Amino acid sequence: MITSRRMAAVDLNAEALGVPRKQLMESSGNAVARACRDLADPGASVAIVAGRGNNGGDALVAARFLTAYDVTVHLLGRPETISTDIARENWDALVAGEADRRTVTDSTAFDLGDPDLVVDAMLGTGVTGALREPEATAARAVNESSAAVLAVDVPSGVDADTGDAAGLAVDADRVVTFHDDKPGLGDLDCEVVVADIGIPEAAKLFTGPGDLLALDRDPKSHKGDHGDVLVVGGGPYTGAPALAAQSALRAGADLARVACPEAVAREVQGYSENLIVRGFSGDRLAPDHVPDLLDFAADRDAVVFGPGLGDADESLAAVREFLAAYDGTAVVDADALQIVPEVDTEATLICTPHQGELQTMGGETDADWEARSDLVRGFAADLGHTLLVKGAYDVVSDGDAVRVNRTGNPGMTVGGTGDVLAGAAGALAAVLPPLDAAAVAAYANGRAGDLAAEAFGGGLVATDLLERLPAGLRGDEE
Ligand SMILES: NC(=O)C1=CN([C@@H]2O[C@H](COP(=O)(O)OP(=O)(O)OC[C@H]3O[C@@H](n4cnc5c(N)ncnc54)[C@H](O)[C@@H]3O)[C@@H](O)[C@H]2O)[C@@H](O)CC1
Ligand SMILES: [K+]
Repeated sequence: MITSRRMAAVDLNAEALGVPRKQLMESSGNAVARACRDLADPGASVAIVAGRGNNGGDALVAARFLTAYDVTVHLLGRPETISTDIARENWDALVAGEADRRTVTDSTAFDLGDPDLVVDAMLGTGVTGALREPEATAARAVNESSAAVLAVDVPSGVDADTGDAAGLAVDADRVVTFHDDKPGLGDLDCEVVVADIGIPEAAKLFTGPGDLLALDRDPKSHKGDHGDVLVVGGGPYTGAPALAAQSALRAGADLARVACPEAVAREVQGYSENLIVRGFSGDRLAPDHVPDLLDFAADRDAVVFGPGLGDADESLAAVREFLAAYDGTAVVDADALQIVPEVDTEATLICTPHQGELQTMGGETDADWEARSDLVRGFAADLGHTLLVKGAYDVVSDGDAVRVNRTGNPGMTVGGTGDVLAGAAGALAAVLPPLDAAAVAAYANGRAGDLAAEAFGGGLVATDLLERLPAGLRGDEE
């Protein structure tokens, strides 16, 4: 089952892997033609009703494959208004091949004829709102016709994610849907066939530019919509919490706060005037601080727990008490990780161990990333939290889905890059579901590292990543 949002991401990842959308459209059209052959014998008349998007484009391809049939293509709207290049190229190919075709510019003149089979390719996952003209008239004509109706991807007018229609929708006998079943198709009263269109498995498994689509920022959003992130850390180390908090800002958080021991608060603040630093008494985190920290954390969108915290017994006891009582979203990193398996918490956690820390947590690892992926998935399911296990291939799992990240380079073994990753994951966890937040953080952090390596080679340092994180989070070419 795949949502249309995730499908769009996978589609873009496929493109980055060298399988462009036009190629997928060719496979989709081929699958549509195969479904037509199942439903009608050679020589039968087939009316293809095509919209101006890629759903229509799929059927324009099918027209080319249906040489043994009497095919008429009805394009809804003027050819100049076809909304994608690849659909237009397939229309142009039909025109050049002198295929039997009509353009419907006046819905009152729409004539479906009396076909044996109708291919409904008006609208797919790009539908918004109720059917407009000439689609509405065409849908009525299709529903009134006695022909068998094959819908492309989804019956036109139906939302592929919910199965709902905002009014009129095509009543199909069969749907040929692409790549994977869609959540909204299950409740429809028609047969659903899933066609493999050659999307590489890697486009789903490996993070890629498509994963960044999850980040679409709403241009109308206000300060505060993009996250108020709290980093709890510092004590023995001061750079780590400052890096994590600055990274949260670079990853799009509106506010980044650091709660750290008073003894190091000035030093942490000294790293950046962009941080809001609050000191708690003493020189390391202790259970006494937890009630205040919980209060402070309650108004934040996400907490990053652990950078620079150290592993003093009283600090770890404080982590235990905090997590037991906290019910928000947190990224857990560094020494705080070892506490996660033993606490019962309502919190939504993203844990970011490297492989050594994973083993300290009780998880198993393997040199082979595929075997490691299975182990990480199983351990995430046991924990009931999302894991981002760092390595040459980062493995992300929420216990169900797995994403593997291949960006990054050996230069990133330098100190502090893990703090940058944790901070970015915190900012993203404020706006995305945990699996997406972890996957996008790993992808963008690795891209930032790759950009830093271009500039500094093996001499890159963690602050170089901070500067490049915004580029890592944009769809820019490396
Ligand atoms: N990986 C993928 O996502 C793939 C998608 N493919 C096809 O691409 C389709 C999605 O293509 P698009 O994103 O171009 O979207 P659609 O082709 O579903 O619809 C877009 C067009 O419909 C118009 N439109 C939207 N709502 C309307 C309404 N209520 N009344 C009338 N017109 C309306 C838009 O102005 C636009 O011209 C999928 O359903 C599938 O058929 C395939 O080609 C292969 C791969
Ligand atoms: K359709």
